[in-house]
Amino acid sequence: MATLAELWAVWEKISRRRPLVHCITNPVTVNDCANVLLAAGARPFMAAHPDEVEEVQLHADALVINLGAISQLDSIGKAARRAVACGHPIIVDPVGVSASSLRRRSCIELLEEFHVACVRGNGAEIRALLSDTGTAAGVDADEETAAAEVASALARRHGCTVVSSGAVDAVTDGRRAFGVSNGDAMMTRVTGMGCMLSSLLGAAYAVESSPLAAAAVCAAVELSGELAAAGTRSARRGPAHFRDLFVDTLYSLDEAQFMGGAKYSEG
Ligand SMILES: Nc1ncnc2c1ncn2[C@@H]1O[C@H](COP(=O)(O)OP(=O)(O)O)[C@@H](O)[C@H]1O
Ligand SMILES: Cc1ncsc1CCOP(=O)(O)O
Ligand SMILES: [Mg+2]
Repeated sequence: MATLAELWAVWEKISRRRPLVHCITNPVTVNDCANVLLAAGARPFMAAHPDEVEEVQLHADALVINLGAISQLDSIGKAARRAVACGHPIIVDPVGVSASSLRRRSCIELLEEFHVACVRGNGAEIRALLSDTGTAAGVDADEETAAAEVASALARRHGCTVVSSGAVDAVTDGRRAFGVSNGDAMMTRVTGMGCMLSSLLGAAYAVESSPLAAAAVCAAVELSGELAAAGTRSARRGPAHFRDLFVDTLYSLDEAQFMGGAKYSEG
């Protein structure tokens, strides 16, 4: 199990190496994902035209595929093929698969065709990828429906790491499982927190060879959400203020805050 100091060293590698993260993502949170990658010290490139994605991937260090870009399946396949050929880690965010059979089928086909590094979804989305029918409405889980064992089953099925996010993020490679309980309920009042986490995973996997450490540190830096929520409440402000403060807090996160605030345990 990586120590907190080892996880922080992974985080610092991102700003030192500045990985280029190619994101094929949804139009709802694309700007948030680009900004959170910049805040972490990475370089985002949001590109999805089928005639450019292979060239873009060639120069990138990771690929983040967000199923909110469901209308870009041709581009997703081309980029994934090039990422595999280049040895770039692929992160998949199965947004909305619990409420759209098109997304669920497409995501399962993607995971069966390509070996991805990590799947990051909320509990309902992770569960839906294992079941035959979607359950929760919309793109946000209405409760913690997937336990660590469901995430582990998905990880074993596809030979990848899975982050099943929520009040406690389950991080597992199908053999070992960790719980990261950082974050704040206010994060559910802002669209994009999951998409941003998936984008950060792209940056972490680009610089870190340990899949579990790369996933765990991204779940743990969500402690920025706790700090931003506290600041939002004390300023008597709302979710729009929280979202901006989250990015600022992540940008200025330091080792002392991380070592004192990260909540990460095995099992
Ligand atoms: N109820 C909660 N309490 C604390 N933190 C939460 C809660 N729900 C989500 N989070 C935080 O928000 C992050 C995004 O997770 P989630 O909301 O599950 O993704 P999505 O936006 O894809 O549904 C989690 O990693 C966690 O840090
Ligand atoms: C609302 C919505 N609809 C399609 S994609 C999207 C963004 C979801 O973002 P997140 O899963 O990070 O809350
Ligand atoms: Mg999501």
